[in-house]
Amino acid sequence: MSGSWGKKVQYSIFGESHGKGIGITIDGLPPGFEIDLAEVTRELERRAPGKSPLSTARNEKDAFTIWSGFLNGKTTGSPLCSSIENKDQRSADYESLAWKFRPGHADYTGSIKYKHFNDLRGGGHFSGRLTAPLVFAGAIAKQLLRQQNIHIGSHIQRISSISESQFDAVTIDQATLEQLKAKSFPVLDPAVGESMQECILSAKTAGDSVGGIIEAAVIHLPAGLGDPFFDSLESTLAHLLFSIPAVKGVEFGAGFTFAQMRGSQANDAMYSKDNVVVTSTNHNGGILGGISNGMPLIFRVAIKPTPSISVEQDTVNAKGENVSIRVEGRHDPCIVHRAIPVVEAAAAMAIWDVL
Ligand SMILES: Cc1cc2nc3c(=O)[nH]c(=O)nc-3n(C[C@H](O)[C@H](O)[C@H](O)COP(=O)(O)O)c2cc1C
Ligand SMILES: C=C(O[C@@H]1CC(C(=O)O)=C[C@@H](OP(=O)(O)O)[C@H]1O)C(=O)O
Repeated sequence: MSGSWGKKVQYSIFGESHGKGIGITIDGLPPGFEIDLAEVTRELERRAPGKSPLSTARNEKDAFTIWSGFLNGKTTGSPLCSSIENKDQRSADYESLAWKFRPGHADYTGSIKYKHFNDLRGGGHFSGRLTAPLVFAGAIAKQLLRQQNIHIGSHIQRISSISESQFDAVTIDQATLEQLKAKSFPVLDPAVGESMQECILSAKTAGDSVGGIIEAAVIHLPAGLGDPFFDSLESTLAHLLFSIPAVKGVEFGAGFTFAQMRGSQANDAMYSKDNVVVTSTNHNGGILGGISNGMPLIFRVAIKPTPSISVEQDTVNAKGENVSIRVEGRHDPCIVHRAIPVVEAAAAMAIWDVL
């Protein structure tokens, strides 16, 4: 198992979806940093389940307790440990699956790896629920980054086959990112957002699920961040982004569309503006040679359709028998809108570590 990550800051995550609770220990925070706890709560509320028909009905408030490393409103510099109690587990949903491995979930691979000792209830340690502690840590990282005028924001760029415009990779600004943060379904175009929500509800009615793409931007990142060869800025970000359950693709800048461009289209022409080197386009998403170039950092994350669906599918049970499965219970018909604060948190944690 690898429950810890980070070089200059060490993050260590723990818990299971149907156990007593989940949490994270952060080692390496600067002493004397005043954490805005109300803002941490708001970030956790952006991710929390049970708030809308677009999401799982499991009703968790995700209230956190800080056990260490925090005194009189400020970090002490020693490891900061925080936990969130699980309050609304319904483990009977999983017993009724009679230990059939859910296609698309980690039941089979987890059982192989952990010799059938892993907690399968609610996906155990593989559950999307473990992203609540990530959001906690990310909320602190975001506050630390803001001190350096670095801001992170994101929008739902695609749900299934419905998509909206990508960010303008050169002009994306703080006001746009702040407006998105205030929305419960963060899109640039509200009309497209309506269609996306209808698409999610229609999949839910069919007992099915849909996936999509989150596009994120990090602005005012100074040029020169990233440690090639192996700790290129892309590698560090991708490491944390791929740790998020259901993330199956990450691309930076033009990403996979680079394949259809010529060099003359792909290169970002450079010029000097007020003695700062900038580019007139930003196909490279603010990173060259694994190092930030001072332009907005732009990346996209593909999120697969939720695996637990009530459409009948073939699978295998723990005895190795061929069986069919329909997964009932309380599941997200789509993970994308719930993962928005998670993707932002992962990016903030990664960038804070690099800084
Ligand atoms: C915020 C969030 C919520 C999720 N909700 C569900 C869910 O309700 N049901 C489900 O089967 N999977 C859900 N997932 C996805 C599974 O946890 C994930 O697909 C599974 O652990 C297998 O990992 P993989 O998809 O990365 O291979 C969620 C993931 C996230 C990030
Ligand atoms: C609880 C959360 O999401 C859960 C993520 C999840 C999964 O398999 O990833 C499966 C469901 O768990 P349960 O069957 O216990 O309701 C979701 O509700 C959360 O995000 O906080």
